[in-house]
Parts: sequence; C-alpha cells; structure tokens
Amino acid sequence: MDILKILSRGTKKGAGKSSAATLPQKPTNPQLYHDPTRGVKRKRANEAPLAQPSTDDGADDVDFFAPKENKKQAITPEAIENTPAVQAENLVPSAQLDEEDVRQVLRSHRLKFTLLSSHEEKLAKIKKCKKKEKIKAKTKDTKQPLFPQLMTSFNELKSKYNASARLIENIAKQGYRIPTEVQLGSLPLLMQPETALAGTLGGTNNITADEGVHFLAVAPTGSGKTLSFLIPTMNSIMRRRAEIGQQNEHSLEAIIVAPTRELAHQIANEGRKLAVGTGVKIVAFKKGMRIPVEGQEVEPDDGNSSDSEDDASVPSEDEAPGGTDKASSRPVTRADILVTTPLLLLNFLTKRARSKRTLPNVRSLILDEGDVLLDPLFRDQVLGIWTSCTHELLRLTCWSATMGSNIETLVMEQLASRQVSSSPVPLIRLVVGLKDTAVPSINHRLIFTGDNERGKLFTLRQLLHPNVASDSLPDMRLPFLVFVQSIERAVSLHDELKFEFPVEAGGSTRIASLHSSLSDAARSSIITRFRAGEIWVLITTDLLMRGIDFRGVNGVINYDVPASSAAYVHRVGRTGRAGHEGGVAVTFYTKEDVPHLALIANVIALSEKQAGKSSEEGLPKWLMDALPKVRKEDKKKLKERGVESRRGSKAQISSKSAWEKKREDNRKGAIAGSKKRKLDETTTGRAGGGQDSEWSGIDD
Ligand SMILES: Nc1ncnc2c1ncn2[C@@H]1O[C@H](COP(=O)(O)OP(=O)(O)OP(=O)(O)O)[C@@H](O)[C@H]1O
Repeated sequence: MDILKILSRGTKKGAGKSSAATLPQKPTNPQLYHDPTRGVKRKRANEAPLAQPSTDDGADDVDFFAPKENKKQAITPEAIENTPAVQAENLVPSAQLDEEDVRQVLRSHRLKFTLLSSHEEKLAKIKKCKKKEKIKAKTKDTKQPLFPQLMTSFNELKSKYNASARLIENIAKQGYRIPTEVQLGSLPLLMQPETALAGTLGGTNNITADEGVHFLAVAPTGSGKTLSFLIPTMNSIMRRRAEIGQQNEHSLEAIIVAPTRELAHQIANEGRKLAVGTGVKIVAFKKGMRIPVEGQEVEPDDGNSSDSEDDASVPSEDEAPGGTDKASSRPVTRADILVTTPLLLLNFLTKRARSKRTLPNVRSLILDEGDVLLDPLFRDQVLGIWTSCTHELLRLTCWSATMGSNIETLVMEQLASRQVSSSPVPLIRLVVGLKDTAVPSINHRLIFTGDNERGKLFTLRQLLHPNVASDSLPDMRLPFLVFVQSIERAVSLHDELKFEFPVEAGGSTRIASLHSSLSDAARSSIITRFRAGEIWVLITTDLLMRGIDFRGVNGVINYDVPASSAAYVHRVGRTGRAGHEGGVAVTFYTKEDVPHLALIANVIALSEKQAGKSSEEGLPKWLMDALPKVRKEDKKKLKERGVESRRGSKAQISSKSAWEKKREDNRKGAIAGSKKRKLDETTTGRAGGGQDSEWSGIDD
C-alpha cells in the first residue's frame, strides 16, 4: 500500500487523467451564473473588457455555466469585477437600478421573480374548475413576473439598507465578498420590501409590501441560502430594538426550522458568527430547554417525561439567570432567533401543556429545506408550529434547492386560511437557475457495478485506492461522502471498509458511519472530526443529504441509488459548493436499479446540458434511450421504501459470496453450539446436553 499516495489524495492538484483531477480546489466566484455576456442588450460606454484566460497556475478553471466558447475562461478577480452584478454596482453605487439594469442582471444571473396570484383569487379559481381542470389550474395560475431592486454588492448593506456596521464587518470577516445569486435577489426584498418593490406592484389587487412579504426561494445547493435568511432576520431584529431602545432584551422574534439536528446546529453556528458583537442571540433548541411562551401553564412534572431526562444536556451558557418558569424549576432560555427541528419544538409547545402555548412575538418563520418540511413526513409538525406563531405580522419564508408545485399550492392554501388582514400580503417566488432538478456545478458519473453487492464494493475500493484505480473510473480526491439506503447498510458497509486504510495512515479512524441510531454526542463528534479532516470517508444515510455544508468534500458516492430525483440533487449537492469547482458525484447502479434509473439519468443529462457539455462528453445516448420511463406509482413506492432488494435481511453489505456467507454462518453456529454444549456439561455434569440434537452441524 502506498501511504504517501493515500495521504496526498486530499491535496493533490493535477495528477490523474480525468478532468476532475485537473480542477483546482481554490475558492472561485461564488456566483454560479456569472456569464458577463448573457442578457446584455445594450453596450455600456464604460463597460470593462472581459477578463482574459489566466495561465499562471497552469490549470484553467472550468466554468460549467459559461457558453461553450467561454468554457475555458478563468475566474480571476477581474472577472468577478466584470460580472453584471458588480458592474451595475459600479455604475450606480447607491441609487436605485432602473428597470433595464434590473432585467439585465436578472437575465445574466438567471434569476426569476414571480408574484404568485393572491390567495383568495387562486383558491376561488381552483374551486370553480371542473375536476379534470383542477390540476392544471393548480400549476398554471396567474403569475406575474416582477423586477425588484437587487443587491449587487454587500456595500449596499450600509449605503441602502442602513445595516449595522458590526453585521457588515462580520460578513466581511467570513470572507464573503460578493453576494451569490440568491443573496443578490432576496436580500433587498426581505430587508426593505417596500423599497425593493416600489413601482413594481402597481395594479395588482391593492397588494402592498409595506409590512413585508411571504417568500419562496428555490436556488441550487451550496448557493448561500443560509446567509440570505440570516442577514435580513438579524437586521430587522437590530432595527426594531434600536427603535424601541431596548438593546439587550431578547424577545424571540424568529424561528428557523430545519429537518435534522445537524442542519439546525450548523445554521445556529453560522448565525453566531454573523451575530458577534451585535447583541442578537441565536440558539439551537435542545431537549429539555425552555423558551418563553404565552399560556405556558404546565402539568406537574411526574419525573417520567423524556424532557426531564435531558435536563443535564442543556448548556448553561444558553440559560438566562433569573428567568425561571413558575411551573418548573428549569431556567428559561432567552433568545432572539431559535433554530430547531420540527418535532422538538412542537413537543415543547404541546406536551404536558394544560393550555395552548403560543409564540406571540415571532414575526419570522423560516423553513430551511421547506419542501421536505412541508412534505407529509414533517407537515403536521410544521403546521403545528406555524399555528403557534400568533403575531399578526408573521411572515413565512421557505428555502430549498428543490420545490414542487404541490408545495407552492400548499403554502398558498395555508396563507389564505391564515390571512388576518383584508389586504393580502404578497407571496413572491424567486427561482435561481433554469430548473431545480439540475446540479451543473459538478461532474456526474453513472457506473454499472454488475449484478451484485460485491461489484459495488470492488468499485468503491478502487475509488479509495489511487494505486489500483482503473482508467474508466474518475480520480476522486478525499474526503468524500458515501450515501447508502438504510442504517443497516451504513453499519455493514462501515464494517466492511473500516480497515481499508493502513494503520500508518490512521487506519480505522479514517472511516466512519453516521446515522440516526447513533447518540447525539456520537453524531456531533463524527461531524466535528469530518469537518476537521480527520475522517476521510463518511458513510451515511439520507440524514445528511440536505443542507449540510462540508466545505472540503471533493466527492459524493451514491453507493445506493437515491430514491428520487430531489434526493439525488441534494445528495450530490454536498460537493461543489459556493462556486468550488471539481466536485465529483459517482452513482453506482446494478440491475435492480435499472427500472427507476431514468429519474437520476434525467437529472444528470439536464445538469450536463446546463453546464454546456456536448453529447459526447455526457451520458451516452444509448443509455438514455434504453432506460424505461418510471411510472408515478413506482416513483412513490421508491420514495417511501427505497429499493426493495436492499431492505430487510438483504440490507447487509458484504464482499462475501452467498456460499462464503453460508459457511461463515455455519461456523458461527458451530462455535455457539460448542460453547452451549460446554456450558450444559458444566451445569448438568453430563456430556451431550439435551439440546444437541437441535444443532445440525456444518453442512459442507
Ligand atoms: N457570498 C458568498 N461568498 C462566498 N461564499 C459564500 C457566500 N455565501 C455563502 N457562502 C458559502 O457557501 C457555502 C454554502 O452556503 P449554504 O450552506 O448557505 O448553501 P445552501 O444554498 O443553503 O445549500 P443547500 O441547498 O445545500 O442547503 C457555505 O460554505 C457558505 O459559507
């Protein structure tokens, strides 16, 4: 085993034959769609020339988004300065952009704003339709394109939005230089909706944005959605506090809901970095924690509740001295922003409560990964939280890389049923990119691994070891994530691979598996070690597929094919984030996957098309033609259950053949039988215990 080769895998730049290997891993322009020529209708007199290709580091960056002829154009600092966003900022430093400028920036960055029709209007329309037409009406409503103001540079936070100097400083300290597309579009709308939309809402049913907007954002994985909701949330909390002159009072004003504990903690950490010195307190909700609510009369604690078991886990730094809840001795945690998973907060709001607990000061409900949070899995929990937020000016924002029209309709229906004021609040949708079912920023590979598990293991081992890697496989740099279908498969794949790296390279500490059956502490420790680069291969389930931001992940391996196209988008989106080029996503498939492989192949084909790849470079046409169309019922079944042949007793992953496995089972049986016999002999004092006849011995 060549240790040096293994150790150098995480850093090497140009070795290997595949294009992935030649891609540099330095941070590039975080704007995904930064084609300066796209959408330019009229030439500006003072327009700067386009940046020339750079050859100084010997490896040109690949711009997957540029038109084909620009594919080799390097992303130099000058190129960043020449993006339409930055140019527009240079032209009009702090004034409003005129509509033509807005349209140009929207076109070149592939942003699309839509005012979704007012709720009552839409519902009335759906009700009127005959059954057959209902579906059509749901998806095809009266949608109006919008051209709101855009934030072309973070400098505008000061010049136009009067944001706190400390917040701006913290943004700069994190190294954020120019806003990504989703930030460029959403920040003005969420920070000063009335100004951002001035003049654009005219004639639309008396809709005004004076009191904020509801917002749906669909933007690629790793495109900076977290910052897009954290900055406006913090800014409005600071602004309101300044208005009422209560700088140090924490009154819970925003709730951020995320589907997993890992994501909730990541968001809270990001928030804390931005909040340094601003006085805004952001807390990740934990079991046993108490927050101020209205109607918080609780049943006396009988000591058997699961909440009480976790008292010790509540860190004291989150507890406000003196703020005790009368019905309990637990301290009440005071925060401005709470980040939580849905069930945890809902349990707190509803469990052991004599009267309904509400969150009267919450003005902003943020659903990160909103599509899954409004999916049946979490829907009732999220709607329960939503109902508890009783402030009249509550605004909902919903963020994801994927969002079906069913989610849009659900949000509209919910907003309509909860509307309190007579003038409707605008619901605005922002879409970044052409299609949400594409990840053009990375290299995709589909690999047929033969008919059984052993083929997959063999291929995975080849990818782990550069010295045996075959020409037909991409050269993947560590670290990488490996996704499997279930917890059982994560555990057994980990067992198979844990001694893959030699002791000199760290041995079994380099590979770990993370899934929901581990304790919270174990999960946190694995995440920390993976972030720190101590773990090189992390085997996981769909628990980690959404939102998690590991900056250094160079590759994603779908050991098991994902259960939907959205799952594919989110899984592979763990690499190639924030403009980092060179991420590779490899998906293994066997004959069991062929019936539904089209779901994944279509996403890959679309991604390659958006990336400007030619048909020779992308998926072979014969494969696309050969794959059967996936029926709706099969899609549903796959999403709910995964691939049938990887469930139950077949979930185990092993490199052994069926014959070897049987032999091993028999050997284990023999050892167990022998131990039992010995035990019987010592307890009964005679040879040949009564149950000997039940053991049939080794077959072979
Ligand atoms: N303006 C910016 N400039 C550079 N990097 C940025 C910028 N904004 C965010 N990032 C970085 O981009 C990465 C991805 O951001 P984030 O996690 O918010 O993505 P996301 O859109 O929420 O992705 P996902 O859909 O996977 O949840 C983070 O590492 C973040 O620090």
